Amino acid sequence: MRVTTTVAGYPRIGPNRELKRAVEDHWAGRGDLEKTAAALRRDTFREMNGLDVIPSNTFSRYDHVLDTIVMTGAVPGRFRHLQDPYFTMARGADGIAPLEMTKWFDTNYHYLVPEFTPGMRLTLDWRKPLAEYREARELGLETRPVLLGPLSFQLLGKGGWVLDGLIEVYAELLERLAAAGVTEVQLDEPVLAADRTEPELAALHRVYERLGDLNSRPRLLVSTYFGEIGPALGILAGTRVEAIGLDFVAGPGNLDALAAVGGLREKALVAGVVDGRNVWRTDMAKAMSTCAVLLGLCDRLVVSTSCSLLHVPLDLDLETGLAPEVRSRLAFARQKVAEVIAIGHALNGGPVPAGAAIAPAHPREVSPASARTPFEQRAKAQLDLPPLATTTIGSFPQTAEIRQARAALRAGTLSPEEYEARMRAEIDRVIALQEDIGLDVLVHGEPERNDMVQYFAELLDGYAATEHGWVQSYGSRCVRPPILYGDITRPQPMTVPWAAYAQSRTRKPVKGMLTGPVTMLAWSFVRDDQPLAATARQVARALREEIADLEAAGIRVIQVDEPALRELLPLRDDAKAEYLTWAVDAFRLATGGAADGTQIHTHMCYSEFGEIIDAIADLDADVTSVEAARSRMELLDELRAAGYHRGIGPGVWDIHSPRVPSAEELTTALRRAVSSVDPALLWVNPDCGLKTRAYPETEASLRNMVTAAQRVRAEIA
Ligand SMILES: CN1c2c(nc(N)[nH]c2=O)NC[C@@H]1CNc1ccc(C(=O)N[C@@H](CCC(=O)N[C@@H](CCC(=O)N[C@@H](CCC(=O)O)C(=O)O)C(=O)O)C(=O)O)cc1
Ligand SMILES: N[C@@H](CCS)C(=O)O
Ligand SMILES: [Zn+2]
Repeated sequence: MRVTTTVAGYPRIGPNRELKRAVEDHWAGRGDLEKTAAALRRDTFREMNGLDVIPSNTFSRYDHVLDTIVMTGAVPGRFRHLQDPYFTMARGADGIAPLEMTKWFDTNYHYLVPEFTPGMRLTLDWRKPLAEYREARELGLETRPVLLGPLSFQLLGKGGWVLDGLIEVYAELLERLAAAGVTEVQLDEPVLAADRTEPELAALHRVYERLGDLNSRPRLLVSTYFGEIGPALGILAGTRVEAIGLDFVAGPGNLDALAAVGGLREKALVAGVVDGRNVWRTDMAKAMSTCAVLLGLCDRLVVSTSCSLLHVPLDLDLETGLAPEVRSRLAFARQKVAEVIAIGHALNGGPVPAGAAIAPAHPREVSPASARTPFEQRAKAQLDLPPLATTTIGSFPQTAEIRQARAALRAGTLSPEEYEARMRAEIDRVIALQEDIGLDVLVHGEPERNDMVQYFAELLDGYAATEHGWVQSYGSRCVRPPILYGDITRPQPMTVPWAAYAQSRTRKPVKGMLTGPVTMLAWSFVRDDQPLAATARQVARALREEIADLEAAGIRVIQVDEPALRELLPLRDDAKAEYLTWAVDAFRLATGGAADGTQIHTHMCYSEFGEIIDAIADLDADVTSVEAARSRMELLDELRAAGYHRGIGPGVWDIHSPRVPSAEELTTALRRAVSSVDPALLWVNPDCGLKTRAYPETEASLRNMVTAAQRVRAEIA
């Protein structure tokens, strides 16, 4: 059998974030977005040349789930009067709320949540997949359009069951694509890597029976990733789809599952053996031996990536500053395409590719820590604050001046002294503003941080940072996940000078600001030669040292952010408890050394808290601030039911929108909160940091927030 090669998807943003700039220019009424987008797609097709089958329709102006909303006509009513609702669905407009945004499985990519209504009218708009297929064909390349599968699209949305309508839209699409010459289509069904109910599995069967039975259609590849396929394998194997994609990196058990169904006969197996989620070079010996086993379990083998390469940076060759011993262990998207091709050649009789430089494994164990004294006791030693104490989550707007100063520092045109002076001036401004507004617990505003994870990674040993390793986080926003490659240690304090400076400028308490161990891992590329739990403990130990230094510098309130606590929750139920145990342990190791008198805050956003509510209680923080502006205040009751009776700050203002909430609506929200939380334990804060906001709406909203807190304080006095 001749083995062939492909990848599941590719980055869209371009080597220098061309897409970000073009999209943001387009919003500002400048430039030619379509021209930039077409150039990026052309480059992408060319870069994948060498693979036997190249995917198309992997590009998106904002988000592939949003593209699917347009493609199926599932545009909610409030956008339907718009001529081109695409970016309004993503960002909202005056009086029109945007679609909700949430995490794409356990990644740091965010998608827009489809809103379905029962009986919703769905109509096919097939322009995008067709145009991208034709674009590639003009370059002489025959491609496989990639689509989000109907079941995943349905299950990722909210509001209603429209699957039967969706199936018919996809059926029409497949027929039209076939008529346009498309020979194969990839339908992504990542929801199959999570536990699925019997009715959902029955729906899977219905979808692929119907699509498989179409008279005139391309070959169908149903692709799963981010874990093990479970019982869906038997179902898909029984349909007429021609190929099944399995992830052998995040789902090693897929090998046994495949053997258990007797292998795939008369279907192709698209085997994800090159990690699409992490940046390590592939262990070629391991990949080759996996493929050798797979060759005995299928009639046609296609070597591929475990998932789309959307989640890794584009090109390692752009990096000039990485230490050779780190760099030699890495592969980004371009390099991963080459790895897939090399494995394919080797399986077809070519030379066996050189193995990855294996990481030296020397796990450095860190002992667990003892618990703090009980909350009721330690709270007496903590700051005396008014009921409904007001604060913010940490960052203030990252202005163009701040970003430009940092860019100038990097370029060497601004001295470190001048940079520090500018950041201090910014802290002065932010402290003075907070005093003027009348907030109770102040922050320094985080101006010196390029990102809440990267900033710490750059100061810890064992971490490497990239210069150009951008990965899309949502829409036009990108991050450069740092690379955690070795043992983590803290050579020197990371935040103390900034926090101490801020505290020196005010008599009000200044809250120190750290990023927690789970979030440090979730938003980084992490070594895979030891359990995540062991790596988390190393990060926690470094944070514990930082907390001790902050205390010594006179900081009495310290926030340890864990917005990604929910994100690393395993997709399958049977692995969740073990994860939550080590995640909570790591947080407690980080914070457990704090003195009784130090008030430990934590903050979480981007979370559906349901499954982690007990874990939030177990963190044993003195104050927990959560995103609640959109999910109303139900969370307060849920937390109390989980035994949480410490400080709580339900975010009262949704910072993801520039809209200024009025003092009246904030007052109403706080009245509701005091009806279920002891006012002494209730904190008043926005639902996340303000770094993506601008000053006018920040200041107006904070003033309204403080006014509302004062009103409700007076009412309960
Ligand atoms: C809270 N969120 C975060 C996640 N992951 C993280 N690692 N960090 C997070 O904060 N995941 C969940 C959410 C996702 N949300 C966001 C929100 C905002 C951004 C964002 O704004 N990203 C910025 C880049 C941030 C950064 O790295 N800044 C650097 C470099 C700035 C820059 O581009 N400089 C220019 C020159 C200056 C200029 O002209 O402006 C340049 O280098 O060319 C810094 O401040 O130094 C973005 O622009 O996308 C991401 C995720
Ligand atoms: N302290 C951070 C938390 C974001 S989740 C901030 O305020 O931006
Ligand atoms: Zn947040």
